[in-house]
Amino acid sequence: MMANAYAELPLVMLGAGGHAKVLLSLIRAAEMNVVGVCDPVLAENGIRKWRGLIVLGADEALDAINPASVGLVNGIGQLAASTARRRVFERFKEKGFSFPVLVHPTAWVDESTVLSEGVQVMAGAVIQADVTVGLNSIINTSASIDHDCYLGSHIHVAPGATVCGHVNLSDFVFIATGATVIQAIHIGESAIVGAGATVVRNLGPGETLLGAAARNISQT
Ligand SMILES: CC(=O)SCCNC(=O)CCNC(=O)[C@H](O)C(C)(C)COP(=O)(O)OP(=O)(O)OC[C@H]1O[C@@H](n2cnc3c(N)ncnc32)[C@H](O)[C@@H]1OP(=O)(O)O
Repeated sequence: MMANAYAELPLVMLGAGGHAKVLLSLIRAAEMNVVGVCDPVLAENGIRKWRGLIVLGADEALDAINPASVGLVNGIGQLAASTARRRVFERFKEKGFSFPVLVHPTAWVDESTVLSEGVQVMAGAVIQADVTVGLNSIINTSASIDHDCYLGSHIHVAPGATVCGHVNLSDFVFIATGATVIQAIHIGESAIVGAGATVVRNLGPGETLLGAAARNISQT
């Protein structure tokens, strides 16, 4: 696995929703050091602690922090076609902050895998040999990415989805929960694969695939 240049920095969580909660659990399981959370809703409501973390304020609280002194955790989740997570990543990269790779201790990530900045690999996920995962992508709970896949930036493979070998997912692709992508498929930029779908043909940019109807193709 790629060396995680920022892994030793104290972490600051961005956001306090469901994805952030699961990431906090990952961080604690990995015994990493997290020093606070930035969240506009907590700050507006005067809440000072969130799940044991100090609320540093809204995102503006980071203006007072040297970008080289902390690593950020993108706690914004990624649903189909939403851009909030990507915008947060790009905004803070422009300000000079870094986003360490996070891998839950129960995930299996082969040593030949390349995980780019900000990738988050959640509990029970499996990433096999010679896979590359682009910036700010999520491999969610119990998802499986098999050998020789190339996954672009800002993609999300949702819980329990299976991506077989030699698959290429372009940037911003969303593979919903429980979907299966068979081997050697190419999925175009921003395409969406719906929950439970089985992908057996290439999918073009921006296309959405739904349904998993099985049919008997044997000779009668
Ligand atoms: C930790 C976490 O929780 S991470 C989040 C994990 N969640 C997911 O992975 C689920 C992501 N969502 C999906 O997969 C959705 O099916 C989407 C995004 C692909 C489609 O959602 P929408 O565009 O909102 O579609 P919408 O709900 O309006 O449904 C449109 C039609 O498609 C059907 N449909 C929607 N999803 C599916 C599906 N996965 N399979 C089959 N049919 C579907 C609906 O029944 C509806 O049919 P109708 O018009 O005949 O009534």
